[in-house]
Amino acid sequence: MTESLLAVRGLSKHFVSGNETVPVIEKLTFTLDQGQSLALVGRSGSGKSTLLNLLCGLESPDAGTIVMQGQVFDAGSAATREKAAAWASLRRQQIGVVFQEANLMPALTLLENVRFRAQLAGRDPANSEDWLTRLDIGELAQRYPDQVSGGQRQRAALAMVFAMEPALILADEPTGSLDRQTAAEVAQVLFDLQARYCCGLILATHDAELAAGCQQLLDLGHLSAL
Ligand SMILES: Nc1ncnc2c1ncn2[C@@H]1O[C@H](COP(=O)(O)OP(=O)(O)OP(=O)(O)O)[C@@H](O)[C@H]1O
Repeated sequence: MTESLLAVRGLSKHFVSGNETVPVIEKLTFTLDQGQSLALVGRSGSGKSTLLNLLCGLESPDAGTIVMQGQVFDAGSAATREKAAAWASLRRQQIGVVFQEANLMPALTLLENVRFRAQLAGRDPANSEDWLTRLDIGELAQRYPDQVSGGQRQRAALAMVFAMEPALILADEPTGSLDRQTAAEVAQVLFDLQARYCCGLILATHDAELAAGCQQLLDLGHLSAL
């Protein structure tokens, strides 16, 4: 039986811009089962990045709840030291984040970047080199991020995420900075590994082909909820 990994209930978030209140996410409800993938789509400004930021605790909701592995994150969580610390710990250990531009530390080699992320999540860093090999960049382990291509950096970012053995991966336009062929290759690796290691995946994208690789679709442009 599949278990629910993530449950989002009645989630709302607005921003204030000058005198204007801009509602971005309104009463959003959905669940994601373990091992499932969900594409977040919708026009520019529909709230895809905002939702990812809420899910990893970088933004606080105005209302509603996010529940993952028994931890509840809601409007009051950021203000409560204990709850904020619990969510930060969950994020560090269980939520891997991939952005459009690989967020590697420039002063560390690719291998050191992967090791660092694994250690931060409390995992054994001994497998870090294997992860680079699985991502097809094993021979670049000793290079620094500025000594490899954008596609290779993105593969290293994926190696970092998988080395932390996350329960959930949040990806914001993970192939958006890559040429078409490299984007397709990186997307294939992401989907293959996500399926093999049974992590949840929430992927924000404007790319219909990439979205089609996910099992579910959530269109924030239509404010629909699954
Ligand atoms: N910190 C902030 N302060 C004020 N407004 C914000 C803030 N962050 C986002 N917004 C606004 O919230 C709305 C949603 O932004 P968001 O970045 O989530 O959209 P998106 O769907 O990811 O867009 P894109 O596809 O262009 O990346 C936009 O109108 C944006 O201007």
